[in-house]
Amino acid sequence: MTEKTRRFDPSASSLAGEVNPAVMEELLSVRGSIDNIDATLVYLLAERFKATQRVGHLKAEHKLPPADPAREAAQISRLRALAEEAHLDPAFAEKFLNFIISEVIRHHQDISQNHSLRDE
Ligand SMILES: C=C(O[C@@H]1C=C(C(=O)O)C=C[C@H]1O)C(=O)O
Repeated sequence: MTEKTRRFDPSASSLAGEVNPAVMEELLSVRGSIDNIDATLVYLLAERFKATQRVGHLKAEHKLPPADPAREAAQISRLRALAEEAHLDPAFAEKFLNFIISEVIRHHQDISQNHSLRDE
């Protein structure tokens, strides 16, 4: 744990002192789960980007294009179905995946450019 994460105050709230203490207790308890989920999301995203960076280097080495639209279409269709099963809004799941993929493609373009500059 770093100094910054150690300094996180899980009870920080604009509602402090304005809410019934029992309600505040329940709110903080649920927020504890939200904090754990958010931490997990960060770790999951870090692992996903580690994997996509490897794909980016592989594509650059073999002169493959940064984006793979057919792969993306298959992923989006699968994720939408998974979201429906999980009672998550499929439109939100699609938007979220597209947001991540567009960042990955930007990384792949950078990797490809650096790779070509290196070979010049
Ligand atoms: C990671 C890849 O590159 C791009 C990013 C994708 C992703 O983040 O899942 C999927 C397809 C590609 O447009 C890949 O081709 O596998």
